[in-house]
Amino acid sequence: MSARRPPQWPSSVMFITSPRYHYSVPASTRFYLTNGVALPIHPPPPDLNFAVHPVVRIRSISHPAHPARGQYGLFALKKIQPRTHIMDYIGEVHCQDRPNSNYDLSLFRSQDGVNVGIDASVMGNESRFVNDYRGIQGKPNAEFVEYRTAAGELRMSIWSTRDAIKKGEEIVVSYGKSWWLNRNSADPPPTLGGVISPAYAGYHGLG
Ligand SMILES: C[S@@+](CC[C@H](N)C(=O)[O-])C[C@H]1O[C@@H](n2cnc3c(N)ncnc32)[C@H](O)[C@@H]1O
Repeated sequence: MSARRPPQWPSSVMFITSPRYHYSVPASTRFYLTNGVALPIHPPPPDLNFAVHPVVRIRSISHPAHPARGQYGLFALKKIQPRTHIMDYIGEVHCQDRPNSNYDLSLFRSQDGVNVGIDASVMGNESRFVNDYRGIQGKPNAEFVEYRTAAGELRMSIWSTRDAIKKGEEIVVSYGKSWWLNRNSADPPPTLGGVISPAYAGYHGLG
């Protein structure tokens, strides 16, 4: 079998389907995160032969009124039922400050102050392309949900909300106001109130 990457996957980013643990994660934290399950250490072996996700696609965004135009987003290839587990947010699990990453999500904060993040800037899956709803839709149609896999590994997943996601619709979550307020990036923050540009309202990226 030949190696398969999702369509539009950037060549500079490693495509992975399970988390990689950075050396900055202390052994005790890692034990908590994995429930004692033995997992690969960083740097990981190359991953080959992945299946392309059956329900989501990465699309480039060209609509002039989209706040992330010129970038990519995650879109529903087919209708997604309400309250459905779409995929896990996969990346490098770490305990560092990474204020310059646009792909770093908080996974866990321990009582003794250890912050664990999932950073998909250099490795990840399609979920790294999920945009924040602000300026795109009136509310998120998906949300982050923490859970443990059957093997006991703590993960962050993306679920549809109580409404179905239409075929062709962009899948958008809320990063949270603090994500936008704490960023060092030069990117302009979207309207934190979630106002959609009238020029973009009603547009669905695959149309
Ligand atoms: C996790 S990435 C999402 C995928 C990104 N659009 C891409 O093509 O790689 C987060 C970045 O996407 C952009 N972004 C996400 N949601 C946005 C929004 N509602 N308005 C403007 N930019 C957004 C910002 O540049 C942000 O730093």
